[in-house]
Amino acid sequence: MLTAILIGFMGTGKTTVGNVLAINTQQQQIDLDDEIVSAAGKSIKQVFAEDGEAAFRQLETTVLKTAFKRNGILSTGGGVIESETNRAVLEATEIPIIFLKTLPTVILERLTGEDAAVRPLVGQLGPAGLTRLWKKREPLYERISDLTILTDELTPEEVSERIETFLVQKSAVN
Ligand SMILES: Nc1ncnc2c1ncn2[C@@H]1O[C@H](COP(=O)(O)OP(=O)(O)O)[C@@H](O)[C@H]1O
Ligand SMILES: O=C(O)C1=C[C@@H](OP(=O)(O)O)[C@@H](O)[C@H](O)C1
Ligand SMILES: [Mg+2]
Repeated sequence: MLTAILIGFMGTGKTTVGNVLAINTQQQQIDLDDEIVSAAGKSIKQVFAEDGEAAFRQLETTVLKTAFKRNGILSTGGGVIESETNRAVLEATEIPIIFLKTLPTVILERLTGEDAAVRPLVGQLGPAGLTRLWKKREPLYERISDLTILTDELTPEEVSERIETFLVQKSAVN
């Protein structure tokens, strides 16, 4: 089964930390963006450009549901909480949900160069639009998570260590 689900805005480190956590705990990492790319047979940028964001969101729901049948650490995409169906799936699960929280100023510093190029919404929305989207999504991440980690001043390794401690404590009481 899945042992942890990482959620949070773009650039909070879900993919990077999920990779560290999977290595440290000797598990597989499943990244929903990679699953979407495999299912679509093209990049996220191409899916947005050729099929639109709605088509991307449909694929995201499909790969989210499939991921629940697999084992390992699940890194989601920042928009996974946009869909009511996805929110219901995430609210219903017993699997620990970790919210990686990063302030918009830090996110904007991280999402430059290639990190901006692969995320269509970064170019579409610009800094002000991304900050608005961050404010809209923030309570949705907060509501469905079991642990919030402010990543602004932590390395991915430090974030992973905090998650590992939380998971160990949680399994001790369960
Ligand atoms: N804790 C961190 N400190 C500094 N940089 C980070 C941290 N977490 C991620 N990054 C960097 O931010 C960028 C986006 O990280 P990524 O893991 O792809 O985020 P997400 O999957 O949440 O969108 C990458 O360049 C990554 O190296
Ligand atoms: O927040 C979003 O709507 C998105 C986040 C991205 O994933 P990351 O959060 O891993 O960047 C990716 O799914 C797509 O570009 C849309
Ligand atoms: Mg990612």
